Amino acid sequence: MFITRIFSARISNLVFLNFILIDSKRNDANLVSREMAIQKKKKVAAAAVAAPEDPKKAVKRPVEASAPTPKKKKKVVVKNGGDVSAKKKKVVKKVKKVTEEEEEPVEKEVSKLQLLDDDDEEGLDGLDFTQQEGSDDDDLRDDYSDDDDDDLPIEKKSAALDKKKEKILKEGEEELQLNIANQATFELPSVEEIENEMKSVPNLEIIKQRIADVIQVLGDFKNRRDPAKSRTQYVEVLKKDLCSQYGYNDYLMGKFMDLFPNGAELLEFLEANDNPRPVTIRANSLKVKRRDLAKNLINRGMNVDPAAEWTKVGLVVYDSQVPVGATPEYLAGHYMIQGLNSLLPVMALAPQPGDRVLDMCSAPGGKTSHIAALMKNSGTLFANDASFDRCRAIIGNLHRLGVNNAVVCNLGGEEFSKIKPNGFDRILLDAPCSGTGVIWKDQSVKTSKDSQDVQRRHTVQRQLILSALDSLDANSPNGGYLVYSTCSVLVEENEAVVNFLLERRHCELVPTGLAIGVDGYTRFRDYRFHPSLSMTKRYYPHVHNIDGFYVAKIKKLSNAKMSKQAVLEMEKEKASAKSQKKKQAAEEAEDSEEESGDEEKAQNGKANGKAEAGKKKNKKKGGDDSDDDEDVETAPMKNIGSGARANKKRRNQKKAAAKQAAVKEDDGFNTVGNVKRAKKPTQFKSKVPKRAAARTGAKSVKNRRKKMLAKQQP
Ligand SMILES: C[S@@+](CC[C@H](N)C(=O)[O-])C[C@H]1O[C@@H](n2cnc3c(N)ncnc32)[C@H](O)[C@@H]1O
Repeated sequence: MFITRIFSARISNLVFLNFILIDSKRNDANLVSREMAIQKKKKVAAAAVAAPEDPKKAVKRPVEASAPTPKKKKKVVVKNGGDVSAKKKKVVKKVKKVTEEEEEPVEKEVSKLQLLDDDDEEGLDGLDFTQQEGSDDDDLRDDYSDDDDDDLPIEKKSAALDKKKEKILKEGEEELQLNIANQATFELPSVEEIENEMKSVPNLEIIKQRIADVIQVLGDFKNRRDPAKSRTQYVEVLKKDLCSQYGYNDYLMGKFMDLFPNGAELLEFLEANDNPRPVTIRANSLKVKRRDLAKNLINRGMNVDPAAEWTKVGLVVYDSQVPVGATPEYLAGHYMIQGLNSLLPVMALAPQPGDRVLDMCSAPGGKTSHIAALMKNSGTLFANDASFDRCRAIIGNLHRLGVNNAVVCNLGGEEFSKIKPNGFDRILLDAPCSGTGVIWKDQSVKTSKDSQDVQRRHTVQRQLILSALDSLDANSPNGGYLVYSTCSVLVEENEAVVNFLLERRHCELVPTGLAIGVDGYTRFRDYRFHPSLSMTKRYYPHVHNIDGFYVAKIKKLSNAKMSKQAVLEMEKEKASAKSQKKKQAAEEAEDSEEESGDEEKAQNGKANGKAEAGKKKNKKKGGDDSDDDEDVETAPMKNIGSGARANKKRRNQKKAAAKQAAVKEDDGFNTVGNVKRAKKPTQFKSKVPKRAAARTGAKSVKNRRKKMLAKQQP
């Protein structure tokens, strides 16, 4: 037993030595920027000195945490042999070990709280089960410190280890100084030089260093640039180096450089694309509660925790002794293996029990089954996918998870607007996309995407989003919502598609209701989007430690298949036509009332006989308006039951009276309808009859002509 312990202790010490060596190499390699280098050196130093006292770090980086501090004590124990105080120390250490074991759940709690913390992400990212094994190494080291008595070579190794550590720190410092010195003389190669360099086997260390240098220059361009070189030249060199360092094509790297103009963030994003996200599962609330599932899985040897504060069904799997996709719980449909990002669009959709819901691109059915769970297996859920083969996966998953409110269909999403226009309360369009948010799952994305591919996707996405909106019922009592999502980070597949929809249909963006996420772009390079696009949400692997993702929630406002602008114009036209009609009808009614008023007046006049005529005579003589009012008051319309109509009549009569008064004032008229002809100006009247006058006139003219002709003749 004793020998085994010593042996295992030696192994553990060698592992530790190895780790330091590996870490030193890593340090050398990872000098991306000066700041990063400084931090790393500091981290190594801190880990070496302070980590054993920090239980959180001890869990996350067990090898680092068990730094050599206890070994100094160990030396004392060895020297003092059977010293009583040494024995006491032994007991204390054993008690400490037991309490550490008991405290494990507390550490779990801590790690739960720290789930989205960057440091923790590092720990989770790799899901590196060997790191967990490292904690066993810790235990072994403890055992060794207890029981080791006189093993001098080990003691030497420990001392050597300390020296090594000092050396690493010293080298780090020297390297740092070297980098700083290098910066002053950094010379930017031309793109051609870099291309030539790539033809031979590229030296990744040189490239890495150059990336760091260029990023530094771009960060302080004014002071650090070579005046002979432009910013574009620096950017081009950086792009080339990043492409060869991380294995992307020019197109995609250009897109990412646009998205992350900050060099440090760009590097973080690219690094995150090369690391896996944590394994997460969704508890199927149709069959089990998350708490019960977690208990069952822990009993099976899985290390699980609630995945995040914003989800009640997500669990993160730190490690597992059994395959996560083959436990009895999995086969019984108690959970679905899903990235946390895929919970987000369903949460934004918020389907209600009894709804009519369409999942337009549903295979393999992860989000569909989540929707069914929120609908509590009620209402109707259409699970569609254009790929027949992938539809099989939907059927399998829905069966396993106990979903029984779903209809699986195999159609192009574009068909739905024709088959079932205005037929759904809520629709999820998790669109087919370039997959630029999940590069860690499929590294071929790095080189397979080009502008044509993205353009093709953009076109399909626009067709699908129009079809989805047209399939929604704007008059749905509690719905009319469309959620659009992609696992792409490209603006062309996200904001540009949603903005297109806003321009083409009468709808608006509404808040997603999601607790996390970065606001969508309202302007991006040459693009200018509707301001409400900021209500959409973006997710990045390096920020949220989930797959790159996009979510937008849209409310349909009318079932008309036209743009908001067109709908508004149409409504305006309709309203103005309506008001014109009303006006016309009112005028016609007024005219007819006026006529009937005149008739009634005439009748009244007849009926009232002389008295009425007398009154009129008085008026003519200069009777005042009050008389008119009296007339109105005494008019037969007064007796009509409807007050409104009587009032209208009265108004009309007043108007008629006013007209009459105006007529009176007019010189040409003295009584209504009797035109007083104006006197014609007096003309000269000859006493001679006209015809006779004409004859005489003619004769005299003739005579005068004769006379004149006679005079002219010789
Ligand atoms: C991003 S995946 C959907 C993932 C799914 N929502 C889930 O959570 O499991 C996109 C799906 O769209 C399907 N698809 C591609 N083009 C389509 C189209 N025109 N109509 C309907 N589905 C389509 C693909 O077969 C693919 O399964």
